[in-house]
Amino acid sequence: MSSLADEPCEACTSDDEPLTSEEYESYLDDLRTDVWEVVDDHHLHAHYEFEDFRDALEFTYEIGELAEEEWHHPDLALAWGEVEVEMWTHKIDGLHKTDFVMAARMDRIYEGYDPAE
Ligand SMILES: C[C@H](O)[C@H](O)[C@H]1CNC2=NC(N)=NC(=O)C2=N1
Repeated sequence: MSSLADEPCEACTSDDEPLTSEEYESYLDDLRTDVWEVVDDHHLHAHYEFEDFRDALEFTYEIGELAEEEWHHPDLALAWGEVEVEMWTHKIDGLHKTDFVMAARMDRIYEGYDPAE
């Protein structure tokens, strides 16, 4: 589905500047609009829904494994039938392309859990 999910996660350095809304706007085209929003031009927020707690737990674990593989980590909140995600690049205290790549990868993983599918 999303070409962004096929892109590599770029290593970011503290010299990188956070993306402006003009710079990140096009990346949103590759993310689920029913899931993701940008908050204060600073971070991405997602609300994923699941059949039950176990699906939410297993999704959370998969996201954790992805984060370890890419060495880029979201904040995760797990509840019955729900997972909240906050994704930004701490090193630059803002948004980097890698945050959008990670979000697209999460959407791809979610395809296997989406109760609406
Ligand atoms: C030491 C530092 O935490 C590491 O370089 C990585 C780990 N995972 C990370 N994850 C996120 N979201 N932002 C970072 O800046 C980041 N840095």
